[in-house]
Amino acid sequence: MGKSVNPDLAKARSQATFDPANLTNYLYGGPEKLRRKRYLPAFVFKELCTEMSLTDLCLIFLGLLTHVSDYLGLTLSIENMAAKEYKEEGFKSTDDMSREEAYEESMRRAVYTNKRVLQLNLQDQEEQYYFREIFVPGANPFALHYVMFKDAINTQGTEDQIQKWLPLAETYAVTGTYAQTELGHGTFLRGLETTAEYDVQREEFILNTPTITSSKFWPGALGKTANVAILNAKLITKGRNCGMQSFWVPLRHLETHQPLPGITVGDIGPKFGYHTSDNGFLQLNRVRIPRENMLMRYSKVLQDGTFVPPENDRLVYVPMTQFRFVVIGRSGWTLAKAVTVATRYSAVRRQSEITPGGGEVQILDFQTQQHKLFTQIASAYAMIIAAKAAKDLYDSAFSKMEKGNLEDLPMLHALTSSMKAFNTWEMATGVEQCRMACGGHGYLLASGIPQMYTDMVSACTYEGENTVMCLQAARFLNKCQEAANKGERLPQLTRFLQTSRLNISSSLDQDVDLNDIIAAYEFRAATVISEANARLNAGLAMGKSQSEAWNYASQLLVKAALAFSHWFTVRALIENMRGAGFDNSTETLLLQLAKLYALDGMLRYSGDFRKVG
Ligand SMILES: CCCCCCCCCC/C=C\CCC/C=C/C(=O)SCCNC(=O)CCNC(=O)[C@H](O)C(C)(C)COP(=O)(O)OP(=O)(O)OC[C@H]1O[C@@H](n2cnc3c(N)ncnc32)[C@H](O)[C@@H]1OP(=O)(O)O
Ligand SMILES: Cc1cc2nc3c(=O)[nH]c(=O)nc-3n(C[C@H](O)[C@H](O)[C@H](O)COP(=O)(O)OP(=O)(O)OC[C@H]3O[C@@H](n4cnc5c(N)ncnc54)[C@H](O)[C@@H]3O)c2cc1C
Repeated sequence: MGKSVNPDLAKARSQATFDPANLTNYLYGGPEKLRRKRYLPAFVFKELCTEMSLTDLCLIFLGLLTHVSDYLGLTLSIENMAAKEYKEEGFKSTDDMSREEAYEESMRRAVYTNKRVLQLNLQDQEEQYYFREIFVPGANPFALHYVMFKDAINTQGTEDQIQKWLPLAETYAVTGTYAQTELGHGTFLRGLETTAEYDVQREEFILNTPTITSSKFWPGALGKTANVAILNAKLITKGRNCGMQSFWVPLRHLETHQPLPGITVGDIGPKFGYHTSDNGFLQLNRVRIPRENMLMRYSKVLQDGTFVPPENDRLVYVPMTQFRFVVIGRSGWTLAKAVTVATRYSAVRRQSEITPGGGEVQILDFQTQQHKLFTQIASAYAMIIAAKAAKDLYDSAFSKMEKGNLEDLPMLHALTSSMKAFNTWEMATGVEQCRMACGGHGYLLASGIPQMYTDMVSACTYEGENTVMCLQAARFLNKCQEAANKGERLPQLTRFLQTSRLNISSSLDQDVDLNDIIAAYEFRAATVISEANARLNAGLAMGKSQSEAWNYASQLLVKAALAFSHWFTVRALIENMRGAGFDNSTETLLLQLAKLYALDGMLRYSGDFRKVG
């Protein structure tokens, strides 16, 4: 039975000047991926929330026959599906639950989806994400397990360690977390206090959190869910501090789930959001693990305690860089969800008159409402498309790194750091704008937008606090500026520092040329980066030390990183919209959207653009 669509919404949709299917296919990577994305959740949702009649089963089976190559296993698994436990209970909203109840409900659903993902043999990460997102809409207690725990094994473990540990993670024989942050330190990794002292007699590491500030604090799943951690600690061997290394540390008994000897672990308490994620604390009281439990892909400790350093001590940071890409990509989709809710609402909400006596209008007819929403639609597209462009750069650099060529690592770190900060800040601002655009109903949890905000705004903090990430990117940009000042060759991504000129052909009474828009953003980024570099050098000229001069210039350095990200985003959006092979009507619309995004950005940062002429 088809759902009846609100006539205002149906009318708005009927006025589209383009075929939405073209866009949807583009965003999801093509019709096949889109079909899978739509099919999987819908199919399992159906198995979950309605009594499965014999007719249903036959229809599903017949429907599946057209895709028998993909779904035969799925069909046959219907009988033994794990959904039975849901038919009685169905879905319960967690909005009215206590934190404990909400965690348990999310855990119930997450365990269910874990089983189904294995039963359906869903290998594709994206498909797993779609599947889980439908059933565990808030923070998933297994989030760290799915992402950073497995990524750390894959990127920091030796082949033997991967062979040994990854199957345990894939089959949920263990449930993991990524424990790095401590009560006393989250940003300054060189300040981490947890130690891993090598005992050469017993060929073991002794893990210890010697002070209250060294307690691991914040890691997701640490509170209740995880029974193993990839834990980062200061390696001490032969009396020498060898820096932060990663270790496989059992936390809880695999049968009883009780903390193991020497382990004190628990939940850190209520948070601003992410209520169904059990972020926890961990104290280690001289806990022993075998030498083989250090992840030794890049650095090693030999039996006699000799430390073999990595070719590059930054490789231990790779799991964070990888996860920053996840955050960069999901930021755009989070904003896309919020602005979809707000735009649909604005099509059906009638409030106030434009023409006295003309009757209440759809609030989407107010220009102010269009400005609030269309700029956010444009921003969502910009972030999603820029994330794809950044990922392409990442994939080519990562494949070189896997062959030992690390030349792109600094650029990769700068790109992920600045884009993670830029996208999450833009997402946070945009989601809040969408919430407010819905008036009182946007303040209802039932709108879905408040939880999007309170959950996802944490991405401005975790995985590298945004200001700190901008400063990290600024290190790279400043080095490039110094090289540009000396006429040296620059990495491809920053060559604009040497070439950017402001030769804008557009005049105000013309329709702005897209190449001029890219040139304006490029010139603005080059100018802000150069200004930050000049302020740093002015600090040095005043007799400040390098670190004092860095602090003296840091506000401009943050701006430089954000201007760089903004340029990268505008360029990616325009170049991808022009080159995506859309039909004329769709391309015209998308380029209009790109202009809206870019011109809105110029208005929001008009100080920068006025200053550079
Ligand atoms: C809205 C979208 C979100 C959706 C998400 C969808 C998935 C949802 C499921 C999951 C949900 C939630 C899970 C949350 C999980 C969170 C996990 C965490 O938070 S893990 C902990 C993260 N912690 C950090 O990121 C710490 C940040 N701090 C650092 O990285 C460092 O301390 C740093 C870089 C700030 C400082 O480093 P250091 O003090 O050592 O010194 P320098 O600054 O001098 O740096 C030295 C040198 O190293 C280079 N460097 C640093 N980092 C890296 C790196 N990662 N890669 C490469 N190179 C690196 C740096 O550039 C310096 O080099 P130089 O040549 O001298 O410039
Ligand atoms: C929801 C959530 C989930 C998390 N999950 C995990 C997890 O699973 N595993 C894990 O290990 N960690 C996790 N974290 C911890 C997270 O990584 C840290 O909170 C983050 O790295 C920031 O560190 P901090 O909290 O110590 O803040 P701080 O670094 O103390 O930042 C506080 C302020 O100091 C400023 N500041 C700090 N250093 C500098 C600097 N060098 N220059 C200028 N300003 C500076 C910052 O900009 C910020 O304004 C999580 C955090 C949250 C909120």
